[in-house]
Amino acid sequence: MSDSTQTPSIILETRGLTKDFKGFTAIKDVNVQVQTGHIHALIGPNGAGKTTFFNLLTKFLTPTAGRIFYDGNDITRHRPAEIAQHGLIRSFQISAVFPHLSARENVRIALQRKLGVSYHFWRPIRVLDQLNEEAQHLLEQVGLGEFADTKAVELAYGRKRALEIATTIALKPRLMLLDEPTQGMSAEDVSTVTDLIRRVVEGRTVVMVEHNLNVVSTLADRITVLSRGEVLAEGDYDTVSTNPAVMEAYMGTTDAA
Ligand SMILES: Nc1ncnc2c1ncn2[C@@H]1O[C@H](COP(=O)(O)OP(=O)(O)OP(=O)(O)O)[C@@H](O)[C@H]1O
Repeated sequence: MSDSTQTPSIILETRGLTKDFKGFTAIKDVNVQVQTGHIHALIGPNGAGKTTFFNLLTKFLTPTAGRIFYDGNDITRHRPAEIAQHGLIRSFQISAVFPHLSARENVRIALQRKLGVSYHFWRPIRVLDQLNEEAQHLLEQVGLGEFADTKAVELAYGRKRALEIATTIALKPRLMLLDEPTQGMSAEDVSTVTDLIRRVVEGRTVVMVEHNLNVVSTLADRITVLSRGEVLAEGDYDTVSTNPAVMEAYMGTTDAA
């Protein structure tokens, strides 16, 4: 009997990933597989190890044990710049957006970075025009079309996050890592940014840490729940949200709201 079902392709995998901080194990033997094309969310109560795990993926931290594979290659010992070159891109923090440059200039710099050219004022006008056009297109995608000439510093909080997403997409990521994209937002901004993420990441692979369970239920194809540094549950939202161990881990925390 032939099996016509194809094994889904795994773009990112951790095997036995472990991180100790002076004897305290923040991440313990974590095995996670991220499927190409999925939005994969990492959730868990405060102190579960989400940030530590994320920092291991993006190479901000070095694991104590275990391995990370990206596209089948062992990247455990690679430097952040090396993995970025291969399309594993972490969204910038707001502070990394140049505050006194316009939204268009911020996106253009990201596009230039992708091209491997630094910000040269003497570039032929035609090249800049082309980049401006592409920048405008990206800004429109994230709902900032009318704000192209506005300085980043003057944009409202939710729009700054939209700009951050535009600058990340400008780098043409194969795997986008989003660190709490709706953190600190008003309910209105949360729903705008959730819609935005859904729209712009279509067809891309995303790993996101997110506290807001409504956002996770709307966006995520697959969810890994961490608790005390270990994987507590994994599956789609319905599966993990009805898992008794997950419910217990969340009880008494504001996260479950
Ligand atoms: N550099 C460090 N040195 C010592 N302990 C650390 C360090 N970083 C994190 N930890 C500890 O590891 C555990 C996991 O922290 P982490 O920040 O990864 O959790 P989290 O799930 O992201 O939490 P939160 O939801 O509160 O952001 C915590 O107990 C934390 O105190």
